[in-house]
Amino acid sequence: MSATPLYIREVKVRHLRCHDEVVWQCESGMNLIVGANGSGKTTLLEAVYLMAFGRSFRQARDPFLVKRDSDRFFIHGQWQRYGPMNLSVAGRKGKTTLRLQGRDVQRRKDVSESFPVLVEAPQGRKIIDGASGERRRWLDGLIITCFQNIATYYERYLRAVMQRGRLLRRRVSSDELEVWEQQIVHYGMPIVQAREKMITELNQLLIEEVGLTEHPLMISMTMPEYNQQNWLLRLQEKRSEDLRVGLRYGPHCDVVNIHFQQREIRSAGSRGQQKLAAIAIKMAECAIWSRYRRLIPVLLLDDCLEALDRTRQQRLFNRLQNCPAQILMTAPEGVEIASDLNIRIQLLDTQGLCDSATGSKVSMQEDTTVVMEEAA
Ligand SMILES: Nc1ncnc2c1ncn2[C@@H]1O[C@H](COP(=O)(O)OP(=O)(O)OP(=O)(O)O)[C@@H](O)[C@H]1O
Repeated sequence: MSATPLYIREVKVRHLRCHDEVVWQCESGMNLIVGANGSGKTTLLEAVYLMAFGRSFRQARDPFLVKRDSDRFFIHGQWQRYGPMNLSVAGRKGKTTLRLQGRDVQRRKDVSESFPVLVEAPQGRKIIDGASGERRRWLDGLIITCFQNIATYYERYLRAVMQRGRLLRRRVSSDELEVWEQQIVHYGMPIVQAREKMITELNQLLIEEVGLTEHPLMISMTMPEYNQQNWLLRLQEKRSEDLRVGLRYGPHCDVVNIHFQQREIRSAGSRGQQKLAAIAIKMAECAIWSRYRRLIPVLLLDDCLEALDRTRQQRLFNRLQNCPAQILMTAPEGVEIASDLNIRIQLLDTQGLCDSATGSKVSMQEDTTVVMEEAA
């Protein structure tokens, strides 16, 4: 069974950051917004992300989303997911409310899993330049999305780790501790196995991205060789050490690295290499979503040409052209885009968006405001 591409037909934004009212109509393939610094390009990608996650990718609780001197913002999107779907977001004072098909969303996870959106943005590139815990969280997010039961195992594993810590402090009997130590191993083992499987698959996909990155990227996990018996033994033998310093052994401590030419890309990669690596990882992630969830996510690439020379810009566009996902991206004014590329380019200025090919503008209809406010 082939995967279905998710895409957005239209985004309407009102009172979000610098925007008064903007309507953005998108194609199912590549879409590029070009504009001056500070014109609000990233904000439009942020609007798409807000619909899927209810929060920004720049900062989890952003107090500046509402336009200065306004009291709330609205976003309304027409999506295509098997059939047409409407998603809207209203926000005020750091709080957001999501609505799907006009109904309040109770569990945000349901929306982010049904409307997958992957973002690569200079403000939020934690996979490459963040701490190890960021990469671990990213990897675990992916295994939770793809493999059944992992979320439950994760929850139970962490509960067992905490409970053992509490009991160690209360100096309870060895038997009591052993119950929780067995649980740690029981729930920890499938997490380790799922991570190993996911890393193998991601690395195979990253080899296919070598045309983009020049040298293959490699994701690796620095961890002990887990084995049920040794793990349990280790937990039993190191109780007093764990009581002093906490449990520093297990999937919650393992380190995820991304290597490029045998070195860690976060310290050894150039800015351009890091940019391409981050996009290649999004491509691999996209393929994993198609494989396991049969849905092709929408890709948001902010400042997509950042730090890339002309050859690499061309290489990136050639790669994106062959990607089955809808791609929404931004670039600053002055970029030159080859005319043979099948890409919808829209220029953003204080008057809103204007199609670069036809020069036509799209403005918000009177009734839209009402619909958006009602949706919110
Ligand atoms: N709450 C707010 N009210 C009004 N304006 C805001 C608010 N928050 C941010 N801004 C302004 O909105 C704009 C947001 O810009 P955004 O980051 O979307 O621009 P951009 O076109 O992506 O810029 P760049 O090319 O520099 O990355 C900036 O000019 C910023 O100063």
